[in-house]
Amino acid sequence: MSAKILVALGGNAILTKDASDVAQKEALRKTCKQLIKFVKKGNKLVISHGNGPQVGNLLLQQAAGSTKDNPSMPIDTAVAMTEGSIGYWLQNALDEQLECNNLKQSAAAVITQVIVNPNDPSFKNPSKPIGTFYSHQEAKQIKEKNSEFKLVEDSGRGYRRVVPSPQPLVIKESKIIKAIMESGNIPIAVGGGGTPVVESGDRLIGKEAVIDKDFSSEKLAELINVDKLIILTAVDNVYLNFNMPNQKKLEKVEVSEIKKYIEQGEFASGSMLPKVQSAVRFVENSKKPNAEAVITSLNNIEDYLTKGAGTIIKKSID
Ligand SMILES: Nc1ncnc2c1ncn2[C@@H]1O[C@H](COP(=O)(O)OP(=O)(O)O)[C@@H](O)[C@H]1O
Ligand SMILES: NC(=O)OP(=O)(O)O
Repeated sequence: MSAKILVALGGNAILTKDASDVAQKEALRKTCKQLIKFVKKGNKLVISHGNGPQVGNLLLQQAAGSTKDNPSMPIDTAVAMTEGSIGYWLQNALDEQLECNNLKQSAAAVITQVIVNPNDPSFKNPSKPIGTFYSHQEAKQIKEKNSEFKLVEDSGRGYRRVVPSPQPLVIKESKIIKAIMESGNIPIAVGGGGTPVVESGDRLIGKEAVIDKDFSSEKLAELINVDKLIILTAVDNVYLNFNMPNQKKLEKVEVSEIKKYIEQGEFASGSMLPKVQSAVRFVENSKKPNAEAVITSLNNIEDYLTKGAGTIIKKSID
């Protein structure tokens, strides 16, 4: 049966090792060969994506080339710039797949503003890792040059800059995104979590932060009332005791059960935890009684569609 689906793309769908535009465009062409399977089954699709590596790299480029007459841009603008660049690559690659499959729809990237609370605690406690990984020595040198930067060790992979990451409250462009989806075309939205803004009278003012794209995707999925939120990442399933000899794959799981695993600290913060939290929020807040959140990999899409593979979270599993 066809459904309305929001698919959130993880980092490996866009950037593996090579950060050149050629490599990222190629990665997205491969990604779209998988995504088109949803469209061919008659589903209505909305796509979101991350930007952590790209926005970090862009801020470094900006800082390196900045002069008084050509100043570097603040983080909210850099987020919008990466929404633009990744959105362009993605709509280009999706349109190619739609064309190859004789499908009449088009893809369109929507620069999305996401309203956040100016008093969100994350503004005082930056936690979102962005950009490249540094050795301990490199991290020390960066800190000496930029005393305002906070760097933290990220899951044994090296040190990364962290920036504030407030919770998304309202997706400003949700109605237009919904209209594009309902028309049968494919909106690409809340890229990089969307551009963080705060309300100030009649205006929306940018805030320097990077919103977690899984949380923004969840908020959008709720607002536009999709049936399914599918979070694609590098693993086919969520695991208990992840990476341990006794790791256990989660397949179909009720929301009440996965909430217990969250409490037991099963999921790493900054990687799997926001995905599982977003899945729980979607299933609990959705107006659809059968709302389904799925966490799986790009390469597992075929098996999800044909056999229900992946980690599937619902209110009740029949
Ligand atoms: N309990 C868990 N089950 C599965 N994967 C986990 C778990 N805890 C941490 N991970 C890791 O989290 C990664 C997904 O987070 P991340 O790489 O930050 O996401 P993204 O795909 O959005 O860039 C997985 O590829 C896996 O390595
Ligand atoms: N904005 C965001 O969450 O990006 P990543 O998923 O790439 O970290």
